[in-house]
Amino acid sequence: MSAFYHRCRFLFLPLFVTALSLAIFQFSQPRLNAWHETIAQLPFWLLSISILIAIQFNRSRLAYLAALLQAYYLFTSSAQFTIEGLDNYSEQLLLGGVFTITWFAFIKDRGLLSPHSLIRTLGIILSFSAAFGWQWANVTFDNDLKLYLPEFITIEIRTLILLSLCTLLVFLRGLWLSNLVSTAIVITLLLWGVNFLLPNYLPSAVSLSMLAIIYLLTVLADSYFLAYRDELTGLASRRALYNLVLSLGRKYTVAMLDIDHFKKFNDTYGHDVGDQVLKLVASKIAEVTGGGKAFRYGGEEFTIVFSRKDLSSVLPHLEKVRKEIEKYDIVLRDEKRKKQTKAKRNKAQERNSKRVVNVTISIGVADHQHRESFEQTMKEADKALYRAKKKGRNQLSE
Ligand SMILES: Nc1nc2c(ncn2[C@@H]2O[C@H](COP(=O)(O)OP(=O)(O)OP(=O)(O)O)[C@@H](O)[C@H]2O)c(=O)[nH]1
Repeated sequence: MSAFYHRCRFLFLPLFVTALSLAIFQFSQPRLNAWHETIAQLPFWLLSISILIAIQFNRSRLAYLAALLQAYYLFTSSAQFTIEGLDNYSEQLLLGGVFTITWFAFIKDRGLLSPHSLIRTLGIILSFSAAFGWQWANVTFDNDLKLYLPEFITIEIRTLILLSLCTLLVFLRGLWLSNLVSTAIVITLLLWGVNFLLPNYLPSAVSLSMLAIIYLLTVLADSYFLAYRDELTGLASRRALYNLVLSLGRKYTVAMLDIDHFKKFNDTYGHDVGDQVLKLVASKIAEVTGGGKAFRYGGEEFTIVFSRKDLSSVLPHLEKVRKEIEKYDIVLRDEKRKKQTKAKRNKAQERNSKRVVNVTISIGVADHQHRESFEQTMKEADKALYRAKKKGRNQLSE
């Protein structure tokens, strides 16, 4: 999967869907007014469920954020606080939330029952204290600051600059990581901002319910990827293969692919280099044409399933994969590179410019026969793979 495609899938698509949902909500708002009472109750239920699910799946940052949003909604939906209390502190709340979210964008998920919880709790308290401190200093030293800053940089502009900086940091971090949890954090920041800066655009019951749903979807989708994706190569895993089998019809073709002499390769270059090569070979296999779906079956073995295709129609596509890998000059990265000084790195680069390796693969392919189970078809493909190896490797056998 290219980096751009990955970003589109895990960052831009969720952002687009959120923006679309907001637009649809605006459009249908008049009709939703009749549901006002029910909508007002939604955040309590949805946020509570998302806290429990996030804890269960060890997504501690989402659990903390959901708990903070729950606390915020509890206070703001209570008339006593809204009218006299919290309204006066809305800027500090906005800023405190933004500081917390920005900090969360840069830390990792940790177990909730660990010493890290204490640090997280202290961090949240610090974020809100910093927000109160900023607001106090911004107002108190306004006259002094005016002597040094241009006139148009007012108290509000200074706060806005700070908010924009935090937003930029969180967005860049989201872009860098491009995973669902960091995207959920980017969306939290955006909706938190909208909630305070454009209060009439979206009732907080709706924005908080949306966030709770986003957290739930994030945890579920993340767990799905954990279960069905191979961590090293990013390809679909063997479990995903057996999931696909459930939806296969009668006509399909299975190919088994195996890297040639990989043991020797590992022995010569080391296991880490072997991992790099596995990753790169997998990326080539994933590009298979003709409607094939690639899986890492295990170790250095891969499977491609062509649904609704017979043997003769898939052969050119498999041959193309074999040839692509045969002519692929794999440039090895130096794992220690990050720790090296610039001078050492240049020397290493010189040496590494020669670190180009090549591997080949053998492929066995079989199509599904009447009354045959998937396992039997795979066995036939495996036998064909064995024949390809016997014929001298770097071959495609039926
Ligand atoms: N680096 C790395 N090596 C792996 C991984 N999984 C399996 N291997 C190695 O792949 C090698 C497979 O070796 P064999 O099954 O003997 O076959 P081969 O050396 O590829 O030889 P042929 O298949 O006969 O061409 C073993 O050395 C495994 O340790 C992995 O995730 N990373």
